[in-house]
Formats: sequence, structure tokens, C-alpha cells
Amino acid sequence: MDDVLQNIMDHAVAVAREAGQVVREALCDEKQRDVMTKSSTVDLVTQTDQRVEHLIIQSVKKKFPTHRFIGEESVAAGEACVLTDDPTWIIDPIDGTTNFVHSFPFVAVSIGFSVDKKIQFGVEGKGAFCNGEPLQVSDQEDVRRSIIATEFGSNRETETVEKIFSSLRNILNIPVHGVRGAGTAAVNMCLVASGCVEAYYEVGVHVWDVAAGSVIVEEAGGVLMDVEGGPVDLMSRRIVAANNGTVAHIVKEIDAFSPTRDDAPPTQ
Ligand SMILES: O=P(O)(O)O[C@H]1[C@H](O)[C@@H](O)[C@H](O)[C@@H](O)[C@@H]1O
Ligand SMILES: [Mg+2]
Ligand SMILES: [Mg+2]
Repeated sequence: MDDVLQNIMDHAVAVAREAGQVVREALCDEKQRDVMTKSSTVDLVTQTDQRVEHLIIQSVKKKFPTHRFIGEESVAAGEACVLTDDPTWIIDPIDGTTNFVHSFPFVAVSIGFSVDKKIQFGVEGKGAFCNGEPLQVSDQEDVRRSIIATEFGSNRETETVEKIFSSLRNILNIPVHGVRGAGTAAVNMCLVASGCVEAYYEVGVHVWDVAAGSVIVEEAGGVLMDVEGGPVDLMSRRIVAANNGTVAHIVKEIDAFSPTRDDAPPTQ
């Protein structure tokens, strides 16, 4: 990794730790978990999500004034979600806000950094690490001996819920050893990267949920795919992250659908 990128990554790690501390403290303070809603009654946000995103963006702006941002809460406030070739920080200040609101203790501060529309950190084959320890995906080749992670998202339209359950039924019927969900895309992807689960899939995620996790999975030896096979498109809101191409064949069992893309022009 060149010095410039290393410098950017060091800052990302430092600000993620600072943000993590704010989230950790807020978990113990009911007032900081006061809930508001966004696209639906189950799409939650708190002042802590907004505060943490602000903290990260201000800190980065001070050091890298020309860089761009895609932040979950900034987009919710009306900013465009457009990935250009420019250096761009893709931020989910609290991935797992529903967990956070309920003190269910699995949340992540997710920060990805892209240049030329490619997520940069780790792409040079330097590996993925958790507190200095290298991560490695599971070597399991048999989907029948696998744990698959997924989520239910926050879209409760009947047709969407039907499709989610249809996929789940197909996957359980393979049969797999188990299905799990941490309540956060970023943590699910880190579980794939660390070999605890063999694959994670979800339709309905956003680019800020998966940008950082995608490079962590690849650097830990895993693969990314669209839910109908083929290359993943981080703006498509569909993702499969697996330990290898064999387990990634769960795509055959997924009842795919296409939510509105993250980079779709705003409707008038
Ligand atoms: O907690 P947030 O950042 O809103 O992200 C979650 C997303 O909203 C849900 O739809 C997904 O199911 C979770 O996996 C995300 O992590
Ligand atoms: Mg999220
Ligand atoms: Mg979030």
C-alpha cells in the first residue's frame, strides 16, 4: 500500500475507533437512543447515528478537504448518493441501529474508502485483520455443513416479505446447519471473513452497509456475488458474500428482487 493510502487508512481506523467509543457510551444512555424513523416505522435512526456521522465527516474533511462522502444519514437528509471516481468515504455511522436502540449488543461503525469506484482499503492483497490478527474465511466446501447469515431488512411490503421467506425456506431445506443474523450487514460480513459463518446474503442493503465489509471479505479470501450470480454491484442493494464459489451457489435458492438502486435519481 502506498504512503498516501496508508495515511488515509490510518485516519479511517483512528476515526472509527473514536466513533466506536461514542457509540459504546451511547449504548449505556437511554437518551442517546431516542428513536426516530425514516422510510418506514421500522427504519430507525437516533441522534447518535447523526452525531457519529457528523463527527466522522468533519474529522476527515479537516485532513482530506477534497475527498467526497456518501453517508447514510446525509443521504437520508437529502444528499445525493453518487459514486464517482473521486476519493470517496462511504459511511454507515451505526450499522445495526435497531440493535443499538434495543441494546442488542451487535453494532458496527462501517467506513469504506473508494477511488475510481473501487473500494481501496486492503485491495493490494495485504489481508484483513481484527485487532492485528489476520482473518481467514472458512474452508468448508459443503453448503450442507454451513451456517448462512441473512437479515430481514426494514421493508415490510407483503411481496418483499414473501420473497425473503421463500429464500429462507429454500436455504433451510438444502438443508444447511443453520441460519443466523447479527442484525448488521457489516458484522455479518466480518463473520464470513473470520470463518464463523460460510456465507451472508441480503436484498435491500445499501452501499454504506456493505462497502467496508466487501473488501474485508475479499481480503480474507472470500468471494462476492450478486444474488442472481455474476459480479456484485454495490449500488444494487443486493449482495452475497461467501467463503468460496461453491458455497456461493446458494444464489440458486435466493428468490431475488430488485429494490430501487442507491444511485437512482430522486423521484420528483
Ligand atoms: O442499521 P442500519 O445502518 O440501518 O443497517 C441495517 C439495514 O438498515 C437493514 O436493512 C439490514 O437488514 C441490516 O443488515 C443493516 O445492517
Ligand atoms: Mg447499515
Ligand atoms: Mg446505519
